[in-house]
Amino acid sequence: MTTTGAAGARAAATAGQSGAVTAAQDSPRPVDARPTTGQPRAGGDRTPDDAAAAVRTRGLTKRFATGQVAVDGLDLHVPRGAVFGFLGPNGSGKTTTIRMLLGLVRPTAGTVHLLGAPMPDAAGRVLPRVGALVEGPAFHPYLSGRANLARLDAADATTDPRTRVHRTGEALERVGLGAAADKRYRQYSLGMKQRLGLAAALLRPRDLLVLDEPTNGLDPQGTREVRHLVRELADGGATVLVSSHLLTEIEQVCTHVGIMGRGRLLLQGPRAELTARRGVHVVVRTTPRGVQPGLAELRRLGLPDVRVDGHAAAPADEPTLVAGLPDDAPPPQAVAAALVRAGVDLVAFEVRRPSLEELFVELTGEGFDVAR
Ligand SMILES: Nc1ncnc2c1ncn2[C@@H]1O[C@H](COP(=O)(O)OP(=O)(O)OP(=O)(O)O)[C@@H](O)[C@H]1O
Repeated sequence: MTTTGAAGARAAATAGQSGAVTAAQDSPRPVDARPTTGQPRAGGDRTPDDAAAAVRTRGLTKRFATGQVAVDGLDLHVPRGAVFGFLGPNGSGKTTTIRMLLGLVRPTAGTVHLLGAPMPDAAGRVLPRVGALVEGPAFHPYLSGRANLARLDAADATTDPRTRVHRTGEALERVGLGAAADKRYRQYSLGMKQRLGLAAALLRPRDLLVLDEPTNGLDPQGTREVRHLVRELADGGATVLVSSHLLTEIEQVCTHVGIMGRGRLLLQGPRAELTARRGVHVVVRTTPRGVQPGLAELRRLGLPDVRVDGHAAAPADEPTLVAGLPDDAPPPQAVAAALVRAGVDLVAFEVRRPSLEELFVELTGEGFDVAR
């Protein structure tokens, strides 16, 4: 269900065409992994911005034969060194975008630059530096995890056969598959398959890792391990683009975020900025007698949207007051001090920044789990 280092992905795709690679029986979504050699030229108008970014697309669009526009005019910008969370609900266009980035799907319109080079023209030069985990049949079901990796490693002409055993062993250990390395792929659980896909992406050092839903099928412990791995890869200097439909799973490791909704990129940028810019508010838990003076004081301080929170999970005798805290408001410590000075009982005081999920809901008016 996974392909591999982009070089491996292409190799696997080629092998797949000749029938040497059998699709895993339980592949959740069979994919067309054919390299798109006939793609339109994309490299004519490179700008310094394209060269500096790890991933840069302009107007990237995919309209399928069904007429559905899965990806609509994407201007994606992944700075080098970033851990870029590519987030969006099921069906929002993440996988299609990723497959276009890697040259596995032909865009209907738009351009792609990977590591400063135009795709697909520079695929031969660039893809060996790109490790990828994308859904697709790439592993042989009757071979062990270890044998599958060795096979992919051998398909990469740039690797040294003398260090193959060491390389594959190390990659398996790194993803926690050491103990299951000699089991047949068809006996692997979904999580094990996912880990093997990651191991394949890590067979050699990469400048860019593109991981499509790497936590799919993993239990909470496996998810934590993937987060840890992503952090480790980034610390080692790689840029990581990681997609997920579960915001909270990877939100914590991302330096940058792009949020997709219905084929469009709703927003992107440094994670801290995106959530800091809007929706910061103070939450004041008080006593029933603190409600009126509390509301009055918050209003006196000029904070917007002052109200009693009717939905707070606090006990009835500890009502919760909420107010906006925009950039030009007094700092939180001044707000807390003013409340105390005004004689308001402070049971708890908190500054809350919206999560990415709240931001998404605010942007789209939809829940994050909506599929279309
Ligand atoms: N080969 C195809 N032909 C027609 N429509 C497709 C094809 N592949 C994907 N789509 C449609 O394009 C849209 C985007 O799909 P895509 O797989 O890119 O979304 P996603 O964000 O990766 O979703 P998920 O989180 O479920 O993987 C969906 O509506 C999907 O049904």
